[in-house]
Amino acid sequence: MTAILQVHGLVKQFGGLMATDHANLSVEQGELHALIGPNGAGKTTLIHQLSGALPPDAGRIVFAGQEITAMPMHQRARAGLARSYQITSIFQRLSVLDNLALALQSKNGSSMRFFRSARSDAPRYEQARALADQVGLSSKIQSQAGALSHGEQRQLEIGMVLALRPRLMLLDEPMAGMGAEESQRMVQLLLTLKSHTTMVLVEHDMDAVFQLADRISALVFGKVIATGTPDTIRKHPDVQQAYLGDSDGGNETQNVHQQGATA
Ligand SMILES: Nc1ncnc2c1ncn2[C@@H]1O[C@H](COP(=O)(O)OP(=O)(O)OP(=O)(O)O)[C@@H](O)[C@H]1O
Repeated sequence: MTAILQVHGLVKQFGGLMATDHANLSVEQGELHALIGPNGAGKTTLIHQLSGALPPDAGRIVFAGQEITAMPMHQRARAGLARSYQITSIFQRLSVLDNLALALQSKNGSSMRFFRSARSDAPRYEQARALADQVGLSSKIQSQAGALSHGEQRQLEIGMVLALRPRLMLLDEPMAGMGAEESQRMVQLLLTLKSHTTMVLVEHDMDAVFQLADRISALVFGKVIATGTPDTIRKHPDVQQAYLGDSDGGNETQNVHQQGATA
């Protein structure tokens, strides 16, 4: 296995607070790598630095062999490092199909003002249909995006990121705000994508994390305290301790321990 993303000694400080504390991370090509940790551990801050939304104070990020530490977000996306909702935003009044066709058009470097001509672009619409199918929205292609359920909108967002053909997709809490049924649909979707897209996933739903991840890194106070297979992580004493000490982490704490009990 080769690492597609390497993070070396990354630091992000907010005043006196070390939100990312000399974090090291290596994401292998083809894996789904989950980041877990109690509330405030620094997961979102780390994702922001990987996507380019936040500049690190120190450390390096290397993607596909290229130093990207100072590279702006749009260039990272062009290089194949894409984050779901920050790269593409859904056009609520347009149909699912038009949203996907526009995402494909932007991948090819065309400006949005050529949208009218995109409508007559049959091959692009064929690709858009294939994308809708891939993300489980083939029965909704003519629906207005704004009329989709929350879960379906998240599916559409993922379809729009896939239109960019990312080499690595950053997913920040894709199950947030979803009910059990929608979460399970998202899990199934991510399982189908695993075979061809490398993913870094931040998610509070531990059942989903342990179902999906090939490897997991656990963060506490901005430090990566452990990286390993789900089995290694669920049994790791420092990870268990971190969740036990998290008085706000109710369900997660319980879930990590349930995962431990079923190991
Ligand atoms: N812009 C900011 N300014 C000041 N402090 C911040 C800022 N963003 C995050 N923090 C702090 O940095 C720490 C890490 O926050 P972050 O949101 O990255 O954690 P998290 O692991 O994603 O948390 P959660 O699981 O609750 O979403 C927290 O203490 C948070 O309050």
